[in-house]
Amino acid sequence: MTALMKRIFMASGKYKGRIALAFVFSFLKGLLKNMPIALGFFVLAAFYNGTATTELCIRIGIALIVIILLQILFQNIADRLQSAAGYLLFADKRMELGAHLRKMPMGYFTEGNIGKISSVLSTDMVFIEENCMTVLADMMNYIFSQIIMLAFLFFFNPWIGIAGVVVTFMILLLGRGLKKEAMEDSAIRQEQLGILTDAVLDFTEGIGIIKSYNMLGEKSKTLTDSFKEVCRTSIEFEENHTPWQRGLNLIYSLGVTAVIALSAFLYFKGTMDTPYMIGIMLFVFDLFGPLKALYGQSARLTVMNSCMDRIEEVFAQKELPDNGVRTIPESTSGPQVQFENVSFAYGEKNVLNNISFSLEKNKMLALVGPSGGGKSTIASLLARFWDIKSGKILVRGQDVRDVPLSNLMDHISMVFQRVYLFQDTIYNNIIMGRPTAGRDEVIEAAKKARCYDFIMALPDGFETIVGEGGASLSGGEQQRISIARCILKDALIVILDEATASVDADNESYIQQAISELCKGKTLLVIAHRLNTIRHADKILVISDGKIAEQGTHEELMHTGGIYKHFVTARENSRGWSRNRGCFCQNSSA
Ligand SMILES: Nc1ncnc2c1ncn2[C@@H]1O[C@H](COP(=O)(O)OP(=O)(O)OP(=O)(O)O)[C@@H](O)[C@H]1O
Repeated sequence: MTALMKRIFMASGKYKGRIALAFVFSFLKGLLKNMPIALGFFVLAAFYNGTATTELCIRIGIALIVIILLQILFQNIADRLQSAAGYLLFADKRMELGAHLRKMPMGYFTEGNIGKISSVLSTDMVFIEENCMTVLADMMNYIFSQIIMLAFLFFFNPWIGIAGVVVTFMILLLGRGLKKEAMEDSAIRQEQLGILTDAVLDFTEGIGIIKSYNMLGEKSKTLTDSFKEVCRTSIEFEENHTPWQRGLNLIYSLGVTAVIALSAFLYFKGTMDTPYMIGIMLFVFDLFGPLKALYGQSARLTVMNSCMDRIEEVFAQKELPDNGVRTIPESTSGPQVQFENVSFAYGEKNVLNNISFSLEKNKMLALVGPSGGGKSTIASLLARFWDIKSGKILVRGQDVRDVPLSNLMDHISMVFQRVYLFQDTIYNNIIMGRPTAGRDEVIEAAKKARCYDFIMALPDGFETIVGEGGASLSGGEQQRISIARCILKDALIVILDEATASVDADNESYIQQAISELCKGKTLLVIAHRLNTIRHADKILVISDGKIAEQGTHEELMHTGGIYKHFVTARENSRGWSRNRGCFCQNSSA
């Protein structure tokens, strides 16, 4: 427990002073809480010895009132200091975590960690935020109170003091077992909560697919199983606690009995005076109260501990280094993009080997090839979603690792197949491309992306809030808004993952027009699926098994007569390509 207190205290950064002060006031309050017992004993002793006077009684009465007022005051100050410190501390922690997540490689967000991140940011942080300061202050209180109680016992009689210390040690020993058991259980329970969050996110995000494939029953079962598992682990957590709590209660009772028996023995032996005997009886039933309360908090403490583990685990994930001090030059006579012998692996899995190519200003490079060949990985590496294993990626002659990520992203726009719109107004979704843009520029970008007309047809126009993930707009409309965002950003390099999903003919033609606007005067890296796009590319790289299998223009590759020609000839009547079982194939929907 003290380890947890220390852990939270060490993590409290600039609020350490405030928290320490809150503990001081809690301690003072704890001290005063036991004072009435001491005063009661003095009154008793005075009456017994015949020294009690009206004046003494009035003084003790006034002292009691002062003590109660001070207790209220100290409690108030401690509460204010503690709760504000808890909320301030975790507001900072959330921002710290947000900054940390921004610097994580993209891979971290695709390894089933989304649920964990969500539950760390919500469940874990909220739990600690709401509990830690109160629990910590209570714990300090209980520990101090217990020490004061034992000191009282020694004051009454050293033998009774020793008996109290022995019982306290027995309680602490049993408490260690309780703590160990609870730690393991609460780690499992919090882990299960993370899995549940993942299942809920999966279910809600994929509800469209789930319904269309009639998988409601199957997916609901996964979710229900997850709910049941959380319920089971929570009950187990409580049940595993019960025997330990019962054991502790037994020792408290035996301890109190032992102190009473020993006092009676000493009293009848004549070694203890009556007022002392009565004094002990006054508070003997509260003797181990603070320890009892302390272990009563153990469930909350252990949950807090595993919450801390999970928060620290996310913080411990390695960030993508972002300490570049150079900037991408405004112009260059050389290529805009260069890959020099780039090799890359996802963990142990080798994906790209010795990829080299260059891309000149205002030219279009098309990446084509079988599914899983490594096209998207090449595009992601240019945007530095991951760091490469060996080689170099240069943007205008500058290694992407030597420039700040923000500077790199200022020069790159990305259009993905999967569009994400924020639950915000259409206007705000577009302006995030360049937050300093004026309204006219946003409207202009919307016009160029062919979305102005449908936006104006909506009841609230640009102020229309799009549903979560943009659900209230059609796929094509969402795609065009995301293109407007890129047009507004006006970065010189555009990475475009051409859509393979079939949209209706109107939408498709609008999207193509929007993309043409976006690409005007830009350097393009396109993951190409359409023969039309590929035909017009200045250079085509055929990526297969993580290598460049062929490269050249459409004509050159057709002339060479390799796999590219083989495919084009076989599919020359097709309008587009799609991915299927690791080979180029005709897009049946096109
Ligand atoms: N985040 C990831 N973690 C681990 N492996 C990955 C990850 N992303 C992709 N891969 C693997 O890397 C290889 C290359 O994938 P990539 O998506 O780059 O291929 P691609 O040519 O773009 O395929 P497609 O045309 O199907 O999108 C594949 O074997 C894929 O399974």
